[in-house]
Amino acid sequence: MKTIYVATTNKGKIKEFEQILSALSIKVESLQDHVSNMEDVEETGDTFEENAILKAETYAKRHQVPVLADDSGLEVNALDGEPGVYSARYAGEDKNDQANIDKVLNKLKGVEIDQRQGAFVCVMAYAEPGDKAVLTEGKCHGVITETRQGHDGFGYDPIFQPNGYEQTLAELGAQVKNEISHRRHALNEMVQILSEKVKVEG
Ligand SMILES: O=P(O)(O)OP(=O)(O)OP(=O)(O)OC[C@H]1O[C@@H](n2cnc3c(O)ncnc32)[C@H](O)[C@@H]1O
Ligand SMILES: [Mg+2]
Repeated sequence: MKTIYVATTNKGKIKEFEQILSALSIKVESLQDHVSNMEDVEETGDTFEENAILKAETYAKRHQVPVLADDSGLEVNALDGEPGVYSARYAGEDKNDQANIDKVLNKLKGVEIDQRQGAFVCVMAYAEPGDKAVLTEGKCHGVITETRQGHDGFGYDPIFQPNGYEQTLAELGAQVKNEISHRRHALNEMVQILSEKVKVEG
């Protein structure tokens, strides 16, 4: 099978892509390691889908390789779906995980635990140079805790407790997270599509 390049500027995501895909017996490389000048793609879309397509199609065309990219984020019901597509830049353009968490916790101050539901969403896009992207989606439902707990993972992991667990993703660690995460679900579906594609194309 040809090499697929994972295109993301987020170190936490790269690690998860590699761990999940190696468990599914797919070899990938990081696009950042393959090219010397991986410049960020501007995320001008209003939806996860638009931004995932933008990233996958732009990187594939620019670097002439098959690309996997995702656009993901946290949707909090009590905040009408915020931070949503703006998850990385919720508290400002410098993409600061700690400031983003503080903003969510402040907005949810006083909100009871049974009103703190939310979900991580991941829209995965695969594109070959010049072609339209193929999309899959994964979700992980849970609640937003009142304080940070745990140190693993990245982004909002310290304040997200998945349904069925008593700890946050940052406490549960990579092994558990990568079994149940939004990214895992989206990749499972994508791997199925890609293996069908290989059969059809020979
Ligand atoms: O666009 P790329 O280069 O992939 O890197 P990014 O960090 O900007 O990625 P996104 O635009 O998809 O923004 C996603 C943000 O949503 C949050 N997020 C997404 N998946 C997450 C996860 O598994 N755990 C915690 N936070 C997550 C986190 O704040 C990310 O920065
Ligand atoms: Mg981004």
